[in-house]
Amino acid sequence: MLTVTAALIRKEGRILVARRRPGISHAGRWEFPGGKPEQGESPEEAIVREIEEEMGIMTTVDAYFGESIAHNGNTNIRLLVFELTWERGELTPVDHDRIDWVRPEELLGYDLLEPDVPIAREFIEREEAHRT
Ligand SMILES: Nc1nc2c([nH]c(=O)n2[C@@H]2O[C@H](COP(=O)(O)OP(=O)(O)OP(=O)(O)O)[C@@H](O)[C@H]2O)c(=O)[nH]1
Repeated sequence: MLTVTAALIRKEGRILVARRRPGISHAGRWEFPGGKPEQGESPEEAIVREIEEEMGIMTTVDAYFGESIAHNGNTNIRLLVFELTWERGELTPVDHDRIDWVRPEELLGYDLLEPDVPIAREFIEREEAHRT
């Protein structure tokens, strides 16, 4: 099983989703950005590093959101998801060719990677609960 970290980054009631660029695995699919922890690195350290490397922004971890275990192609993925706060820097995506800021109700209209779908559902539920 492959552990991968992913980030929920909010702005004005919207959430960041990113489309994997041509030339990498799962090109054209949408995801919450992130990546695999390196040897000796905690998931919290990994997500902050990945977001700096992949998105060019400095963030801090706000909270652990949850995990999702699912198949992605022929790999079993354990996706660990964190809520991050964008502290500084400008978005300069490296592995993605599109970034969208999405309202919760629009999220499931995106072609998300399988492990991200239950996370998106949970996010939508929590946002609804928060509003009512
Ligand atoms: N970053 C990211 N990867 C995801 C998500 N969901 C999901 O199934 N994955 C899969 O998890 C793996 C993570 O690979 P990656 O290429 O993003 O991570 P990385 O930067 O550590 O990889 P690399 O250093 O080997 O290039 C890919 O197979 C990707 O398709 C997600 O929400 N975010």
